[in-house]
Amino acid sequence: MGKKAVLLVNLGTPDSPSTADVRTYLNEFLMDPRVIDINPISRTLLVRGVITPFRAPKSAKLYRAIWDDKTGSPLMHYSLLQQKALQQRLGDEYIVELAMRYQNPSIASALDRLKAALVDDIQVIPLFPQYASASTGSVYDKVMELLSQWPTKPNVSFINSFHDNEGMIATFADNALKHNPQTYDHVLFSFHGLPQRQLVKADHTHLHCLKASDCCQTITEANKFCYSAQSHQTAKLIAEKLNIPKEKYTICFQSRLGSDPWVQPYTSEIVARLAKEGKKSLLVFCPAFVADCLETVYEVTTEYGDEFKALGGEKVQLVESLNDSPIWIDALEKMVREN
Ligand SMILES: C=CC1=C(C)c2cc3[nH]c(cc4nc(cc5[nH]c(cc1n2)c(C)c5CCC(=O)O)C(CCC(=O)O)=C4C)c(C)c3C=C
Ligand SMILES: [Fe+2]
Ligand SMILES: [Fe+2]
Repeated sequence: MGKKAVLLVNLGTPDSPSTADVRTYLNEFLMDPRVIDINPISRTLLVRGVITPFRAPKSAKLYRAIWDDKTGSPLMHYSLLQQKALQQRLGDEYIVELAMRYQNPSIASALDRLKAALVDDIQVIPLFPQYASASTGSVYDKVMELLSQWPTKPNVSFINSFHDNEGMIATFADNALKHNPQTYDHVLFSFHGLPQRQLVKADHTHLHCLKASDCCQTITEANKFCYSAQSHQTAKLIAEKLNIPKEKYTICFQSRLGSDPWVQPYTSEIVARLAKEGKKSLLVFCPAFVADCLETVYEVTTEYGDEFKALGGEKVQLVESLNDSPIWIDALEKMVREN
């Protein structure tokens, strides 16, 4: 019998925090038509002519602030730990490969290794709990594009989303317990943002998304692939698990890019509002990320932390991501064995 494989795919990170490597990373990432979903000429002008030249030196500075001398980028460090831990759990029955959608290790190199190992079954797990065309959808595209060149196709399956996965919810709840969640004035569930037009595209009925202010409160046939609706569901499940009452938490979206409207409310505005209301301490979950990364370590702890304190707040505490928590590795193992 041939071997089975699991291909874990996260977003990717620059090879180093140098401006040149950050530029290469941003160009590959933002030229993806699923990320900047506008016509190709406008995308090239916008990304190569405006966003990357201005953003690369600024982002490189941020990456330098989070880069560890020994382990490099946190996203890469925790992704490698996840791969290693899952491989140990699954044993010889499976080969577990790690790839990044952008930069290295590339999906192409991981698939080459699986081809050489003569695998006949590949489970692809895009490491994004909530489905978005710009993340999960893009991983599907890349894997299928590369597999289209294989003379013989293996069995291939994809995990579309795991926004309500019991083990994922339990890991975030467990990580929060270390910080005594009940002692904070307010709790934020801050998800990575997405342009609003990408949410609307995921509504096959064209009747639901953003037509009412509460369109994301429950998952229906119309919004089952909606990143925002899935994010609301994840947050509700974590809050329920920790008995955090509705009035004590807010769901919000960070990391906006450009001037188009993104999914709201924006985390920066909520942080400012809570400080003005006199809240002193915030506990922040970032449940769109399976591994701590620039967006959690820097954006939440440093940027929102500084913003909150400048307006009178005292403490912003990040709940660490899933990283290599044994409960999360249990959940990944279960996902693979039950798929
Ligand atoms: C959670 C899944 C993600 C979605 C959906 C997503 C969409 C998305 N992102 C950008 C622009 C940027 N994102 C950046 C960093 C970044 N994004 C994700 C995940 C999702 N992005 C992660 C895990 C990271 C961190 C990577 C790391 O190395 O730690 C960046 C780069 C950093 C910076 O310059 O600020 C940009 C740019 C867009 C435009 C988008 C959807 C349209
Ligand atoms: Fe992003
Ligand atoms: Fe919605």
